[in-house]
Amino acid sequence: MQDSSAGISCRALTKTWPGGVHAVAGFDADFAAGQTTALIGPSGCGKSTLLRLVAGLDLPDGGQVRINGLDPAHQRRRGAISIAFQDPSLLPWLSAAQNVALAQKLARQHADPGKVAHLLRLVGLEGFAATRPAALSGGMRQRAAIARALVTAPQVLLLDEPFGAVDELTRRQLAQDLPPLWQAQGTTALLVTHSLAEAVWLADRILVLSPRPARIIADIAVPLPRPRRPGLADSPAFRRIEAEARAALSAPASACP
Ligand SMILES: Nc1ncnc2c1ncn2[C@@H]1O[C@H](COP(=O)(O)OP(=O)(O)OP(=O)(O)O)[C@@H](O)[C@H]1O
Repeated sequence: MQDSSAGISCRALTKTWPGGVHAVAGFDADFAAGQTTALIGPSGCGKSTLLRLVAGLDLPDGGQVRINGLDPAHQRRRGAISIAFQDPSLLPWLSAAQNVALAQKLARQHADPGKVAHLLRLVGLEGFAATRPAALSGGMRQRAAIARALVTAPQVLLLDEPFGAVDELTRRQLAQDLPPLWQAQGTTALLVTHSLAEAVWLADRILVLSPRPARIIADIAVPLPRPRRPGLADSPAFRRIEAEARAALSAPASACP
């Protein structure tokens, strides 16, 4: 496990893709250590771009990201950041278990087959540890990628629509089982989702983003008890937060600063 959790700061972040697409312009936000934040916003508004900048996978044209005061690419290289994107990039010649175990090796952690097996069990891949990615379904590959992201107990966890290809029942199970794991280890998590209910369920805070370029149009606290219990999603408090996020999301783009 990493020694501590890490806060994230984004200052005046700007990213214009080739072709002149302004994905992010002057984005400012701080993410407290150990908190889980959901980013929601219209398709193409720049959410994935933001995650890639926070991960240090792409460089901003202006502004900066700091993770515990340090450069994100440096933090990623030392294994402090884990990422699970929509399109899981598993190594095709390794089994599911070997893909997960490789993350520990790359983060220079001791091999821990018990932890690998535990995570595969948690994501419902117990019987598929020896299976290679080509023989897994899309949803199974996504779950293997989530296990791989969690196995190093990262300081920062970036999830881009992590349950996108996962069936509804499994999705609920994962949403129940996984957050307590990363929250217990103090991980700072940023996740992109298109589901408002999922955002409220998973997060401590929801940032609603404007159409491109991504700007914050609502910053909503989610002060619901943890661990989330079945039935919570039917509670008035849950519904109120979901309605607040929906209203912000459907506000006319002209309301954006
Ligand atoms: N590598 C790239 N090269 C050029 N343009 C890009 C690149 N990545 C993203 N874009 C553009 O930047 C804009 C924002 O894309 P991004 O993927 O960040 O949005 P998003 O909010 O995550 O979308 P979605 O919710 O549909 O996944 C889009 O117009 C997209 O076409």
